[in-house]
Amino acid sequence: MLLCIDCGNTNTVFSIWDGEDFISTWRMETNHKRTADEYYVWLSGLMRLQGIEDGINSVIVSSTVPRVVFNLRVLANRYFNCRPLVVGKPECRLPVDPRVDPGTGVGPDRLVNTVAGFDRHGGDIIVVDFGTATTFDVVARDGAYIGGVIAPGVNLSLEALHASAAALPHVDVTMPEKSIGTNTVACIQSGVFWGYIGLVEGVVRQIRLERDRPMKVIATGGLAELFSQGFDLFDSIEYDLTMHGLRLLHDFNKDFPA
Ligand SMILES: Nc1ncnc2c1ncn2[C@@H]1O[C@H](COP(=O)(O)OP(=O)(O)O)[C@@H](O)[C@H]1O
Ligand SMILES: CC(C)(COP(=O)(O)O)[C@@H](O)C(=O)NCCC(=O)O
Ligand SMILES: [K+]
Repeated sequence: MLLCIDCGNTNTVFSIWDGEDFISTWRMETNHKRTADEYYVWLSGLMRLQGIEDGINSVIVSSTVPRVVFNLRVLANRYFNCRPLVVGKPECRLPVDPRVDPGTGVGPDRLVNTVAGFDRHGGDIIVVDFGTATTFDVVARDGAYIGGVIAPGVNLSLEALHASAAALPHVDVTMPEKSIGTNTVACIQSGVFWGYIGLVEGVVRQIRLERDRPMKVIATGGLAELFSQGFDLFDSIEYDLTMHGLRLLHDFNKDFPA
């Protein structure tokens, strides 16, 4: 069985696959100080609950936080007796090389989203991932990642307002009833919600103009749902996109010698 690990700046998601069959997924807060032993205590308890005692013999990792990779490597070596495949490292091949400026270190999560989006929808798509940052990944007709957009994430924007403006409280993101807020909380919610709707619409419009062709928009990340209610922003929402991409990349790399 395969263990896929997607480490974002906020959360780390684990999922287990038996061939092409999805078995289970679990999520923990990202913390670069967590040791391999701590990961395993947590993971083995959840695996046991799921009736998985052993059988993991491959691990693939995508991490936007470089510092956690060391302990995830130790986890794979010590407890699953394998060398993990790490997205973004030379030993992890991609079906098509990214076409970006030389020396650019593309976020591995974005490369994985690109692979998954291309597998499900073909090329000429934009993948929007609502994570710590909101990323737009543009996929060319041949499946290559050709660049995109990085914007501050929704919760990050809310936290920044609270952190930098003495009189602004912490507010949770939600769709406000009206655009004109009549109290501070409603004003902040409106700014972030409608601001984000405008951001997504504007960025997608601009990318389509630049590419001069129709492009489907695929959304992923926990907050995708919030921005889809009643709006025509996305052609599809796929919460499992990154995990699907990790499994595909693992299978793709099986065909190459280590
Ligand atoms: N369903 C949801 N509702 C509200 N907030 C969410 C939901 N899912 C994720 N979040 C929040 O969105 C932000 C990004 O989460 P996540 O997608 O896990 O980011 P990353 O991949 O960067 O670690 C976090 O602040 C998280 O708490
Ligand atoms: C843009 C990101 C911070 C998004 O990370 P996330 O929100 O998933 O934690 C990450 O993909 C990253 O660090 N990228 C490196 C620069 C780039 O992709 O061009
Ligand atoms: K992510």
